[in-house]
Amino acid sequence: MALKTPYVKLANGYECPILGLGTWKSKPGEVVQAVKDAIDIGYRHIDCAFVYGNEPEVGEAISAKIAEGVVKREDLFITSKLWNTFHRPDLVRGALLKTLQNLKLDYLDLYLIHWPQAYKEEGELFPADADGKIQFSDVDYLDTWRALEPLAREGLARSLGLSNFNSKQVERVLQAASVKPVVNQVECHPYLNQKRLQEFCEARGIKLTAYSPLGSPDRPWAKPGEPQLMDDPKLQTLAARLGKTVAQILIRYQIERGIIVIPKSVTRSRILSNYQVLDFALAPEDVTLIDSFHCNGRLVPMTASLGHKYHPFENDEF
Ligand SMILES: NC(=O)C1=CN([C@@H]2O[C@H](COP(=O)(O)OP(=O)(O)OC[C@H]3O[C@@H](n4cnc5c(N)ncnc54)[C@H](OP(=O)(O)O)[C@@H]3O)[C@@H](O)[C@H]2O)C=CC1
Ligand SMILES: CC(=O)C(C)=O
Repeated sequence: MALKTPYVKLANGYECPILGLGTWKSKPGEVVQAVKDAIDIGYRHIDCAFVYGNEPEVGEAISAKIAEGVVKREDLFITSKLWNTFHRPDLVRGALLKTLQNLKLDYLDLYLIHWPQAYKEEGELFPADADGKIQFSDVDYLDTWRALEPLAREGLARSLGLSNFNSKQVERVLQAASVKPVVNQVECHPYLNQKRLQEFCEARGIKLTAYSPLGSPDRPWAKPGEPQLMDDPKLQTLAARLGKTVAQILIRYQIERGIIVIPKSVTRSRILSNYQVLDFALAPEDVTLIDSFHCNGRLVPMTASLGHKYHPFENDEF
């Protein structure tokens, strides 16, 4: 019998399982089985996004597990994200309805603005000019947020949140919002531990979700031979001392900090071992040790939209 995932209580009262399955780069042909395996193993939280191009297959797996009676819809916590080309207020509702149709759901548990910066609307998801440069849109993410609020009130998304927003951008949303964001999903792992952003967000009722918690070794822009987080000798020594895998240490590190964590895998044995982190704890001195590995090592810098006035990582400290 799988251990039940602990939940994080969100500021609006909803509960989010602290451990979920990521689905970026999970090919449509692999993700159906991965999500089915995850649900069988005990995962109740799946992280999706329109831009991942696999929502229909994630939805197929969810529907199959509900039809089999393994889970009920209300047992699951399903997140998805509004892509950058749909920030214009008149496009927001259609984008959410499309995601719901893809996932075969009538509500999301959490809908995030994927990035603060908007791209040129109604074309390619990465609209590039003849030189390959992404074409920006100047839609203000506050206008996008205001278009999301009625959709939450209607029940199409139980909670709303942000992703890749820096502290100033979070504050700007909070000042304008009538439905408050309850989550900010950001890159987070020992090389970029987001301590300051976590303190900032939690003081304002916003939980962090850690993306790329294992260092995203399959990120498309990783260079051959580039050192990988999971190969770090200090983490390997710690994992060996505790009799765990490095991935388990990295996942448990976030759980110890009260941060929601969404490792991705399409490999059943890894989906299983990544879930086997609920029956041990890291000592406070081990958490402090891992904290000390921070080196501002950002792996998902979104260089394609550098120069956008709302790029979150260019001008502000955190
Ligand atoms: N909001 C945002 O902008 C972003 C959100 N995300 C979300 O966060 C999720 C996780 O981040 P992601 O960047 O995918 O990377 P992760 O840090 O989760 O790493 C995923 C990689 O690690 C491998 N892996 C998984 N488990 C193990 C293990 N136990 N041992 C060894 N290797 C393992 C996977 O391989 P394999 O699958 O082959 O088993 C895959 O190559 C995403 O999938 C997505 O849902 C990610 C980036 C940006
Ligand atoms: C993976 C992802 O969510 C990005 C790059 O936006």
